[in-house]
Amino acid sequence: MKPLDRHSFNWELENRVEKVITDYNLIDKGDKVAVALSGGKDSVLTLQILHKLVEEGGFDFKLLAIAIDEGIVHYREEGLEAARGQAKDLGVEYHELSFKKEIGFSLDEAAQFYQTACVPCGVFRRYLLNRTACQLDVDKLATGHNLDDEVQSYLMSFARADVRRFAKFGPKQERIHPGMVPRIKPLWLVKEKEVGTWAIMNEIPVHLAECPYAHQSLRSRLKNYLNQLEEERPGTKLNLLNFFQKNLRNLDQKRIKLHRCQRCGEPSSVPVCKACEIQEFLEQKLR
Ligand SMILES: Nc1ncnc2c1ncn2[C@@H]1O[C@H](COP(=O)(O)OP(=O)(O)OP(=O)(O)O)[C@@H](O)[C@H]1O
Repeated sequence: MKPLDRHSFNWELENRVEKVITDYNLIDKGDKVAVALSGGKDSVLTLQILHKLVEEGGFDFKLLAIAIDEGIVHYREEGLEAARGQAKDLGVEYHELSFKKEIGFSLDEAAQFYQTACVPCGVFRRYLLNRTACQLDVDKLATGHNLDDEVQSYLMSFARADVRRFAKFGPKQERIHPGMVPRIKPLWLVKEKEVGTWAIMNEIPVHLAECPYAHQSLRSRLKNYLNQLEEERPGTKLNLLNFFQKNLRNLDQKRIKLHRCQRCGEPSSVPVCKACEIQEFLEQKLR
């Protein structure tokens, strides 16, 4: 087998990401784009490629980064160090917030009340990322979600019969509410394994450890299953993505009706948003 040439590998990867950005019109001229930066390999690759497009690719947008400290001991601090280092090296404006300060509890404190810690974690993280992006006048929030993440997410929606989520499929979300910053996924066509290869080949200082709560999730089980399938039948993940793309992309994102949460004023489809509901529950439990 021919050895992988680092430059050709990087070139192909960067071009594939750039093609998704242009084909799906992820970024408009003059946009303010915030990368949700965990310090993991996917969000670091996203930041690096977007930074390169601005510096060398003739793209005209402003880039910044937002990192969230969920409060997971022996795990998150290393990710945050990587995130701070990346933002500093690239000269990208960096904002860091914590669950403890903004919500009142760390994830480690909240986790004991949940079968899977991913529930409060995902809710509070999305809440803080969106709220901060809005406060900073951000036009697009870029995440490091890759092809594997996307396929897992949609299989999870099937498993939970969560039809509403299907409308969020794809590399770009529409602005469905003035208080909701649209999300973009530049790594939509990049496999997780390729991101790992990129990080190792280029000796990028990223946080590679797995979250200590990950094993509790349905996502983690689906991930193992899909990796096994991909090993036996290469191309399965891309086939699934293509199938979803053909069948889910026409669902109207605007049909999801959002109002303002009665408690915090953030966008919500129910009178009191999930973040406030969980926060209230935790206040009672931990008081
Ligand atoms: N603590 C965080 N702060 C900011 N953004 C985050 C954080 N955790 C996750 N994200 C965003 O959500 C995306 C998907 O989350 P996921 O849990 O898969 O991340 P990860 O595996 O910890 O790190 P990465 O995806 O960057 O390798 C990340 O790529 C990143 O854009």
